[in-house]
Amino acid sequence: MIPVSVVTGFLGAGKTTLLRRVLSDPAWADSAVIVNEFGEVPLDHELLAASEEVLVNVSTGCLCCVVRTDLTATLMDLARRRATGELPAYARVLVETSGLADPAPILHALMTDAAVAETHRLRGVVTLVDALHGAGALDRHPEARRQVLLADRVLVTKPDLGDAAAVAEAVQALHPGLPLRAAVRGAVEPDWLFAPGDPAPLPDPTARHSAGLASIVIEREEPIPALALTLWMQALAEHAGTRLLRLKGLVALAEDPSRPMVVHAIQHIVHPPDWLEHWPGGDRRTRIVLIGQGIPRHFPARLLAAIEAEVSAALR
Ligand SMILES: Nc1nc2c(ncn2[C@@H]2O[C@H](COP(=O)(O)OP(=O)(O)OP(=O)(O)O)[C@@H](O)[C@H]2O)c(=O)[nH]1
Repeated sequence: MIPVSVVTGFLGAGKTTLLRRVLSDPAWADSAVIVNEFGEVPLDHELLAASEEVLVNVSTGCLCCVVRTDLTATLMDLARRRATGELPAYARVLVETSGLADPAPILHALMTDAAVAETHRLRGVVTLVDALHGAGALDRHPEARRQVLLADRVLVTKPDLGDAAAVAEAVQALHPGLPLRAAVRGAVEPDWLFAPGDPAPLPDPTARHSAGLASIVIEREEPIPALALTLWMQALAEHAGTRLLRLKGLVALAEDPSRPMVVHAIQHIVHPPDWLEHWPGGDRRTRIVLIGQGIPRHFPARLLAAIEAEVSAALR
């Protein structure tokens, strides 16, 4: 039986950061990871793949909507290739859900699909709640509440940025007695995170997204000047406010297009950028995904074009 753990948490809660950390631990490097993202351009698997020689499989589209075929088919395909020796004998599967996923249909599929149930065992659900935005997400988004209700364990992330104790209290109010820890950038023992849990059977496998959410993708060949990128992210975050649920991307900067800059924003907070050593998968285009509520589809790209024009005029 192959153990499967589900890692969930609202948009930008720190799931990829946690998984990168877990996979960098030699005792956990033999994990197969299935990443799911809401958006047309998968970025998380690029970030994970760039950091580690791990097995990453992506199901695009929202896992909770297509889960019965997608997740179960992916799990079984991996298991078949593991059995034939085509893949290394990974010790477990970690499933990173989309930030907007209601975990119920995912767990339901894992527990009810006959082939999966014969070969896999659900270990538990780890839910990440962000100390900075978590309380707001729990207030506003039913998906975030479901993620806590269905959790076996909660990890409060970003305690360096927000009030971890207040978020822990909000979580406990929703789901009393839930084991909970706080950690910066996933610095927590994987043994605690992925200890066996006991997920209750789930009566309601139907998932619903909050209305009006859309993902907007920006893809570009031309590198972007650092100044234009900074001004654009600030303008977007300030203008869109809480309507900008998430922005993340790999960016080719005009100043150094040889390696990608990783950008993140969650609502109006723009995280400090990070760099990857090299472009994952050979694709050197800038790819940015935004998930917004009621942000006009063309607005982000037009704003970027306008700011770039201003910047290049100013530098001329
Ligand atoms: N300061 C601080 N930043 C963090 C911490 N954990 C994650 N981050 C940052 O938060 C941003 C989002 O982290 P991710 O790991 O991409 O979050 P995610 O949950 O995978 O995001 P989605 O896949 O979009 O839902 C990145 O800029 C991280 O570097 C933390 O504990 N402290």
